[in-house]
Amino acid sequence: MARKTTRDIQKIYASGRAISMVTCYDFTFARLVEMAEIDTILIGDSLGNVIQGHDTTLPVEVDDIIYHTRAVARGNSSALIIADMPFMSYQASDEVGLMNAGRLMKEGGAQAVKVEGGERVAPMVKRMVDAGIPVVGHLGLTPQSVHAFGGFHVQAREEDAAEQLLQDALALQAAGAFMVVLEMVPADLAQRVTESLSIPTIGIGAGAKTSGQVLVIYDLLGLNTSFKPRFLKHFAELESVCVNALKAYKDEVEANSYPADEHSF
Ligand SMILES: Nc1nc(=O)c2c([nH]1)NC[C@@H]1CN(c3ccc(C(=O)N[C@@H](CCC(=O)O)C(=O)O)cc3)CN21
Ligand SMILES: CC(C)C(=O)C(=O)O
Ligand SMILES: [Mg+2]
Repeated sequence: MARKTTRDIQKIYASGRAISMVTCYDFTFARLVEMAEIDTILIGDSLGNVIQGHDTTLPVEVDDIIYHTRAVARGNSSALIIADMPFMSYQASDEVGLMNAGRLMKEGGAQAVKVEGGERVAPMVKRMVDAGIPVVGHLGLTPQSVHAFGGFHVQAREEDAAEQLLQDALALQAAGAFMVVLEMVPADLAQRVTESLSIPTIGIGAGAKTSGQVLVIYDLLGLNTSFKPRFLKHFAELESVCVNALKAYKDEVEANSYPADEHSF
């Protein structure tokens, strides 16, 4: 199967079928994502949390995203691959943003990049799109601004902020973004934004009326039971599956019952 393109995503959106997205960071999980026929992969800067163990996404470097994007691209040949632009890879100037987006495409092998922000980043988004780089926007709880928000809370609950978010989404669309992630916003606002746009929205904590959904792969697989935001559903409980397997291995090693003859040469 050929790799999905931004046009394929547009076609899925036009057909009315919801778009599936997961984050993914390595070859082994990228293979599983291909077997599950997920439409699109985000190499999220959430790797700062789930791969690197930081409290926020702020320490993540462009080189980290490139390294993980390369590994994912080798394991999955069917999903559209989107690389997240990390904190300070595009905030200081549009030129720096363009160069870093180019690196994610050239060195990482991404087909698209994602940036946090609305009207403020729209001129840069336009320049990226003009340069042939497909761009995804990200509004609502934009985790690179966690210290400005003062925590990971639902955004745009007040009418003024909701109106601003809608304007931000329209600005991203006008700049040429092909998709917009809506994170931790009230479901009725996400629906209003989705109905106001002609490009798909992808929700996380944004209700059921977006054009698709995204979750962090380890979260949805139940690999990290200490993270329990309201929006998260565990589609498996792999933390206990993995710990039980590791305990069984340890027990057999200590009992000298593994390896058995069948595992020996
Ligand atoms: N593993 C992981 N999964 C994610 O979804 C994720 C990351 N890491 N890192 C980057 C951001 C940070 N995200 C977060 C972090 C915390 C909450 C959270 O604590 N939510 C609570 C509080 C809601 C409130 O106070 O308004 C919730 O119940 O949803 C939500 C999203 C989403 N992203
Ligand atoms: C949760 C998604 C949208 C993200 O930006 C990430 O994983 O970094
Ligand atoms: Mg991110």
